[in-house]
Amino acid sequence: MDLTQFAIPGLPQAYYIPNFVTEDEEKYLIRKITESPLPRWRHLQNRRLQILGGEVTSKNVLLPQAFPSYITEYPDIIGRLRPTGAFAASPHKQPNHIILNEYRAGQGIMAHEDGPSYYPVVATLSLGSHAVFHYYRYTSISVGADEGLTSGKGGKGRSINTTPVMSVLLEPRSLVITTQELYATHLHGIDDVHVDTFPATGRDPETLSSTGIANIELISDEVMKDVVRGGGSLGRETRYSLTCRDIERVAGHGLGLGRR
Ligand SMILES: O=C(O)CCC(=O)C(=O)O
Ligand SMILES: [Fe+2]
Repeated sequence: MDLTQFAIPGLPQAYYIPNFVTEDEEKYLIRKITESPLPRWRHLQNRRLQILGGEVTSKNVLLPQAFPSYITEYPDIIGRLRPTGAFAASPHKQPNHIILNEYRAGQGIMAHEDGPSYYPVVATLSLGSHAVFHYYRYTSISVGADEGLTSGKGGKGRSINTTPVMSVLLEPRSLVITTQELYATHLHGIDDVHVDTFPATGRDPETLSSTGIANIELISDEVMKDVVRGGGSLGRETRYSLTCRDIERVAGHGLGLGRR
């Protein structure tokens, strides 16, 4: 697969692939996810999630567990990721850890950085709803904590410029692949809104990539594309995201932590 056709303009090493799964596969995946036993869910303040592939210890070691069959058999997300080459240079050549997030309309995720245990490639499959993913930078000069968002761990209270430097519209069924540079230099987040609105005016095509939706030309749904281009709103529904990563250190692989 030639990933360059899916490159997101203006973002370093970031790719957006619409319709990575079909509508039938999406329905099947959502059914399997919503049918999973309740104890699998972990409840956070503003969303719930499941960890697939095993827990990661505080020392960043994966305690591996088998993926559910909807990841490895049908629709075989792992197998389908292979030809993208996203994980070709990663330690295990494929993801071994997936965080499955559920966001109801009105729920999001605060701007944050991901932990250091991951090889710096993340492939995210979105199901059930779109979301607008924002990328933020820290302010270069530290201003007072009251003048901007401050991040929790990792950022150590550095303030964040609350205006996103870049945004990406994630359609349902799309895959977004982000790699090293973006991951290391930016924070990312999703607003906790019921509706995403896009302004009707002031969209200069020249500056769109720096102020608007960077993947506009890669969006496959014409209605969504028109709304992003011409202004309007998109209502959120329940969204599931599968964030696929490769954890370098795996228990039982010569780390003296015993085999499973
Ligand atoms: O739901 C998403 O697309 C993003 C989730 C995320 O950033 C994370 O789990 O670290
Ligand atoms: Fe994240």
